Amino acid sequence: MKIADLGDTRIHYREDGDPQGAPIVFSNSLGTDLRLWDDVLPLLPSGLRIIRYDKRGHGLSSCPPGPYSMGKLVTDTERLLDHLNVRDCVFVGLSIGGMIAQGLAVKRLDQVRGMVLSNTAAKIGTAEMWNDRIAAIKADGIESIADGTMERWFAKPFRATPELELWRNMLIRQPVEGYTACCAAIAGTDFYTPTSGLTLPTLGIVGSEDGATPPDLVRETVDLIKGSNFEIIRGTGHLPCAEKPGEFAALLNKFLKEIGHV
Ligand SMILES: O=C(O)CC1=CCC(=O)O1
Repeated sequence: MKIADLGDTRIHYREDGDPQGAPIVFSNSLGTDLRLWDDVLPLLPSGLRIIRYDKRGHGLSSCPPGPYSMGKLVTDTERLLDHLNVRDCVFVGLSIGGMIAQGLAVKRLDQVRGMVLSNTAAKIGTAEMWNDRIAAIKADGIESIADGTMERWFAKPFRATPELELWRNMLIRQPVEGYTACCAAIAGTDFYTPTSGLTLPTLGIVGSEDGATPPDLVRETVDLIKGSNFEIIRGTGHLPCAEKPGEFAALLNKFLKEIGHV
């Protein structure tokens, strides 16, 4: 197990693949940890340097008191990549991870040469919606939002499989402080203007049944970036990399090839 000491927080990360290979970095969503990508990794081409991490307040990373800002989450990622001497990576971010991708690309184009924006947007929901969620969790615990969250995360057929319990467990075992602190970061983020100025190779991916960032919302953000492409994975919700990892990996691998990263 690996941990990077970034001063005011310590970040748990994992490296797989070829340490000398072209870097690819995965950043997961609210309420998940780096296992989100477990089923995609074996489907990636060999020769990549694969990095995953738990953002602050999630997984095995430390959980400083909230609220967090998106700037803080971006800076953590920037520092982690500097710590690991990563330049010119392809950054794959899902949901809040995709917001971190946008913020990092705006700030550190030397670190990011291409982005996969999965189930994300320049702005997700409204401040009121996030504040209501924070209040509900503080009053009744994270379990109180679990059933509604599973409906946003997964399409109906997947919700009938035994695997659903594992994802529900992952959600309810995240620290309440870390989860709500990240909700506050999302509530305060609108990347519409900075993302409009980005020009790097970008692939947008969304699940057709995504209940958190529906296809039109994701398309709107991806369309801000000149030359970007956009794909819909049918029959999946907010976490298509978990629900249909084969289809997710096929799109990702095509993108890596097109931009000459593999
Ligand atoms: O609403 C959810 O749980 C899905 C989600 C929104 C932002 C994020 O990272 O996950």
